Amino acid sequence: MTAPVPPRHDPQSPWRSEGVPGGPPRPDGRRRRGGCLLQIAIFLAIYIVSGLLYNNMSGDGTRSVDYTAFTAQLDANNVKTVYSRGSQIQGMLKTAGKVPGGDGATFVRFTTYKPSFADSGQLWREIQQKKVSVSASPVAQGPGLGRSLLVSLLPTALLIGVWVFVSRRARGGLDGVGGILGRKPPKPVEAERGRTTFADVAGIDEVEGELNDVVDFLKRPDAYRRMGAKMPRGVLLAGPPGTGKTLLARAVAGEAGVPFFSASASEFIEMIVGVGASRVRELFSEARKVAPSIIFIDEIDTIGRSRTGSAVGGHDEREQTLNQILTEMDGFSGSDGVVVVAATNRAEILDSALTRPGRFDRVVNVSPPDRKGRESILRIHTRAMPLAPDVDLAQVAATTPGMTGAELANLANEAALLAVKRDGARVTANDLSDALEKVQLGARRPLVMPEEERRRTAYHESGHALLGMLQPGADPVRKITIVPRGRALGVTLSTPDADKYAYTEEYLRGRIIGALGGMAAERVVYGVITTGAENDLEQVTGIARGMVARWGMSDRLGHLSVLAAESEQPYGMSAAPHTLDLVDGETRRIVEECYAEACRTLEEHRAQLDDLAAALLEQETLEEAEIYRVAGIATAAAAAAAAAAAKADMAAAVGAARQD
Ligand SMILES: Nc1ncnc2c1ncn2[C@@H]1O[C@H](COP(=O)(O)OP(=O)(O)OP(=O)(O)O)[C@@H](O)[C@H]1O
Ligand SMILES: [Zn+2]
Repeated sequence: MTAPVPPRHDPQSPWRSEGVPGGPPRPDGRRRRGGCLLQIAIFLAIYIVSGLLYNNMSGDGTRSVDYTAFTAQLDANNVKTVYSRGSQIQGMLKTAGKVPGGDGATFVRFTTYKPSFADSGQLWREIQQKKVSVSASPVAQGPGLGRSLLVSLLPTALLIGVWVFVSRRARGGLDGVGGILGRKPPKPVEAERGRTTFADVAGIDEVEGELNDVVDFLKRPDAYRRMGAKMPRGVLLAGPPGTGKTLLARAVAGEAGVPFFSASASEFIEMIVGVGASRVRELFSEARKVAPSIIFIDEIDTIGRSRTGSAVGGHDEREQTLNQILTEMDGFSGSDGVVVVAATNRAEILDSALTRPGRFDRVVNVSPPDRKGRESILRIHTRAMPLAPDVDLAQVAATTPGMTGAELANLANEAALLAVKRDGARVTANDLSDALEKVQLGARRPLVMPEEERRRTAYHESGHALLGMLQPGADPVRKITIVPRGRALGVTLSTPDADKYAYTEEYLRGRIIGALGGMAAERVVYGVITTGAENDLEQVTGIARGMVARWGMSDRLGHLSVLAAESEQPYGMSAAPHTLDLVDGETRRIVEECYAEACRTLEEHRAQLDDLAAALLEQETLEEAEIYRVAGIATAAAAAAAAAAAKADMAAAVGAARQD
């Protein structure tokens, strides 16, 4: 594929319905931000103009004056007519009078209120005495009641007008006259040409696997309906930017051959309150019309972040939009055949309302690719390029750890551009390495981890894994990776075979030793430790404190529960400083013992540690079977099988012996 990496968010229309005629695509998001500023500017202008208008009209019309200003004019015999209703007094002067303290401003028509403590009788006598005519109808004829009503309603009317105008534009898209005159319902991306399929996605096979049943459901929703099976309504794709979440969603639609609707959540909340929700309603209703179909909502965290967190701006709108999405999803009968796929870079900040069953209850993690994955992504993105024979994509993949699919696509494209610039016939290895240099220079963060750091990470993770495998009764190690994800440079994953509800002291110690394994490995191999173990230590401290203060696993403290489970706050009664000192001391003792044990074990098994680290450096990600094979340790399952086999052999031998 030679096409440049498409902008992350096709800004063509709020619905990003590629293939639908519209205005020229914006090169970036600037115009929309500009549009937003424009809206604000229009609002301000209207406020100012209508304010001026209002003041002007009442300036040469009726002015509201103090009661004392009125009586002063009356005393000066300058009042021509008055009209009164309730405590309100309107009137007209004979000649323009000065507004007290009004910087020389004058008035003819006025309105004022008679304070309740003023003497009506006296006022009436004076009016009669000065021969002021008392009108039976309002005297402030200038603007008149109708006109003043108009004036006071004008700003509101204008605001409503602008609101309607802007919201029409918002719904209709920002693409020219069509968008202004009428709204354009969301349209799906055209189904026929250039469909994206799983063949366009590489390096994230597990994720494809997890999405397969969604594809199947979309292909034949009737079969599911007949069986009364409920399908997930929402799938949440969580992972760092550029890992192919959008691509995946599109591929699911492509595989299933269903219409694909796409919107970015941030587009909803740039609108005025209420518009986001109505656009959500509209989007879902269009998608239902052509169901089965997929709605893709990018950046769901912009509206779906936890509501307890502090919110800055657009709060109401966000809430309303989010609620509307949730309502629409709740409204699905399950056989509607609309699957909502949402993407986020930050799943951890999402409101739990979103991940509740029946909503985005399926969370699929999308991680940056490992070496093999990078190679196949490069293969996809160089598919359409004439490659010189000296190009070794496997080697390029090996030198680009940490790069995401989007970055690799960009790399391939840069190489092709360089080849064109030098009028080459093919893309060469040189083009690729020049492109890599260019891409890295332009990147805000180093895309490639220094080799030394990778090595250290490989040892750190191997330390976790090896100790995990060596602890009797510990959870099996499932996966180790040194592909950075989030803030972690590497990850070691162990999960139990079955849910555990109670833990033995031995198991907990094993967990602590495993968690200290990263630090211990750095100590054993390098003699120093780095800051990379912060999370590990948090975990370790938590477990050790729990053992001492909650689960009665320290002899010195005895079978006391000193800490309340959730808060880690001492129970009132046991809060004696002496007791807390004891808790700290015992926690420290357990951790130090475990750390010593971790270091000792790793020194003893140094060869296995080296083997694991080397395999990790080479492959970046190791799966369970591979891990145990490299370390030369039987998996728990294999060990059980071997034991069973040995027993059978023994029985057979015994049997054979008997026969003899
Ligand atoms: N796994 C992959 N296989 C092939 N191409 C990929 C892969 N991941 C990313 N790409 C390329 O990178 C481009 C951008 O990826 P995409 O927009 O899907 O990432 P994203 O995870 O949705 O990013 P964001 O979180 O910024 O929206 C894709 O169009 C594709 O060309
Ligand atoms: Zn660690």
